[in-house]
Formats: sequence, C-alpha cells, structure tokens
Amino acid sequence: MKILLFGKNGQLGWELQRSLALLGEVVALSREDPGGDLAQPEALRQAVRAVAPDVIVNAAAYTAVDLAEREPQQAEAINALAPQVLAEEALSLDAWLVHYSTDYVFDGSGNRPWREDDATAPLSVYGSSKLEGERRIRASGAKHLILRTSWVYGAHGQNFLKTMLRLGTERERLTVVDDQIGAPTGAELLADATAHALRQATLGSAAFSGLYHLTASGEASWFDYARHALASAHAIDPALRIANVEPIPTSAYPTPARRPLNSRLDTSHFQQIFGLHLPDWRQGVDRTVTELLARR
Ligand SMILES: NC(=O)C1=CN([C@@H]2O[C@H](COP(=O)(O)OP(=O)(O)OC[C@H]3O[C@@H](n4cnc5c(N)ncnc54)[C@H](OP(=O)(O)O)[C@@H]3O)[C@@H](O)[C@H]2O)C=CC1
Ligand SMILES: Cc1cn([C@H]2C[C@H](O)[C@@H](COP(=O)(O)OP(=O)(O)O[C@H]3O[C@@H](C)C(=O)[C@@H](O)[C@H]3O)O2)c(=O)[nH]c1=O
Ligand SMILES: [Mg+2]
Repeated sequence: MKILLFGKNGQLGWELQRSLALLGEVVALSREDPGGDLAQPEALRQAVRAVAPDVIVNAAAYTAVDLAEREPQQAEAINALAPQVLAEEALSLDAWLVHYSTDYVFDGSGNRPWREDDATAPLSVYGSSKLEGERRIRASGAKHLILRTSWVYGAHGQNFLKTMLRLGTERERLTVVDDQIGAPTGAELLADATAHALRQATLGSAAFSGLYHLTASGEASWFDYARHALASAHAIDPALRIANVEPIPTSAYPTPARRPLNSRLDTSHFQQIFGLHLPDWRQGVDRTVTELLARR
C-alpha cells in the first residue's frame, strides 16, 4: 500500500510518519516540497497524480486560530479548497482520503458531548474554514475518514501544553480560562488511532467511510489541563518552581477569535466501529510532560 502524507512537519504529521510506516510505503511532503504546498492547488493535484497513492493523509492545515480572523482567504484556501482538490484526486484514483477537523466547528452551546450529526455553527474563521473542508470532502464522493479532534498537543511542534510548561516555570502566577471544556488529545494517540482505523477501512470496505469524533477520553477546562500539566512536571522534578495557576472566565481573556465553551466530542461511534479504546487525556499529557522534561 502506498500512502501520500501532507503536512509531515506538523504535530500530527510528525507522529503519522511513524504510525503510517507500519501500513505501507509512505511518501511524506511538507510545504517546502514540490507539490506539498496546499496553497498551490494545481501543483498539489499533480503531486497526487505523480505518486498515485492508495491513501492520501492530510495533516496539513491553517491552524492559527486568532490570525485566521485577519486572513480568511488563506484559511479557506488551505482548509477548504485544498481538501476538495485532494478529494477529487482521491476519487479518480479510488483512493482513501484521511482528513482532520476540529471541535471549533461547533458553537459550544449546552454541556452534552457533541455527536457527529449534531448541528454545526462555527464561531471563528478557522472553524468555518474547517467545516467547509469537511463539506467539500463529503460532497466529493471519495472514500474518506474525516476525524474531528480537539486540543492537540505533542512533543514536536507548538501547543498549549508547551506554552504552559514554559510560562509556568518562568512566572509566579498564570491565569487560565476555566469555562471552555474539552479533551486534550495527544498527536501520538491520534496518529496511532488513525493507523488502526485506516488498516480496518482499507482491508474492509467503503462502508467505513464517514465522519468520526476522535479525542482522548475524559474532559477538562484549559485551567484543569494547565494545572494538571504543571503538577505532573513538579511530581517528576520537585526542584522545579511552578506558577500558581488561577481560573478565569473567558471574558477575562479576550482574543480575536471566539472559541466554543462546550468543546466536548462524543467518541462512542469511533470506539464502536473500530473497536478501539481511547485512554484518559491525563495519560498522554503525563507521558509528554515526561518526554519534554527529559529533553531539557
Ligand atoms: N492543533 C490543534 O489543537 C488541533 C488541530 N486539529 C486539526 O488537526 C490537523 C493537524 O493539526 P496539527 O498537527 O495540530 O497542526 P500544526 O499546526 O502542528 O501543523 C499543521 C502543519 O500544516 C502545515 N501547513 C500550513 N500551511 C500549509 C500549506 N499551505 N501547505 C502545506 N502545509 C501547510 C504547517 O506547516 P508550517 O509549520 O510550515 O506552517 C504545519 O506543519 C489539522 O487538520 C488541524 O486543523 C483539530 C483539532 C485541534
Ligand atoms: C496562553 C493562555 C491561553 N489561555 C486560553 C486562551 C484559549 O481560550 C485557551 C487555549 O489557547 P490556545 O491559543 O492555545 O488555543 P487554540 O489555538 O484556540 O487551540 C485550538 O487550536 C485549534 C487548531 C483547534 O482545532 C482546537 O481544537 C484548539 O486546540 O486558553 C489562557 O486562558 N491563559 C493563557 O495564558
Ligand atoms: Mg493555537
């Protein structure tokens, strides 16, 4: 099996290079490689045709949530138009397309975990552009796995966990929002779960094609997450001085983009269809904190 991976240097792309290698030959591209730039649809199309993969995995995206409010066209080009091109090419090759989406497609109302068929209503440009990418893939007729995830972190790349470990060891005091609730999800878990699901889908049938929610289990506010990460770091290295983390409402942390309050995703469909267990979010956070501290 031949797999074409886009966005190989992102948090998730990095981990996918490892996980996908067990499934077949992986051709991995970054934005710098010819045909690897999602903002150049014609070159992208030619790259897919030249490789003629059995599976396309798209880990590239425009992920700068606040900046997207000022760059809606760039966000749309990368998060919506490029996925459509990939889907068109997947259809003509009869290949699978694996793509990722986000909790930010929801408006964050209520407190029940969102199911795949719940109504979407993004609050941000990033969320709208990701939703449009989903729609275009679903409309294409290509076999696809669209995996909606949330709050991704990893040892490779930039994320909230690394920011908290940095600020939390530089400052005396950190204030973090406690009214946005979701599930921190490790890029490692996401990549491994993708490979397991993809193996079943490719050995199985087009009946696996669809939209799935895929996150770690349990729930946390950003405040819970920050506090847990710093406590975990302190448990590993008691000599580390860590900030006092204080809860604040979203209203006390103004940002250009609005973010959902309820970002909980119901993953029971994914767990049931693919027979996979999703561990509690703390497990991956603890492992990554350990890895990051060992690197110092
Ligand atoms: N991060 C998160 O919290 C969440 C992410 N997701 C989704 O998961 C997927 C993976 O995200 P994640 O790994 O965390 O994101 P990252 O921001 O870590 O990685 C995204 C990658 O896409 C690359 N990229 C950006 N623009 C282009 C372009 N024009 N052409 C080619 N590559 C480009 C980036 O390259 P460069 O570094 O050069 O910009 C980067 O390597 C995305 O679909 C994202 O929307 C969903 C929920 C949460
Ligand atoms: C740095 C910082 C952030 N915050 C808040 C702001 C925000 O509400 C929340 C998280 O901040 P970030 O900017 O890291 O989060 P953000 O970039 O919005 O993260 C999102 O990225 C995209 C790509 C996704 O798809 C989402 O699932 C989600 O992970 O924490 C604090 O309250 N205190 C702080 O010191
Ligand atoms: Mg961010």
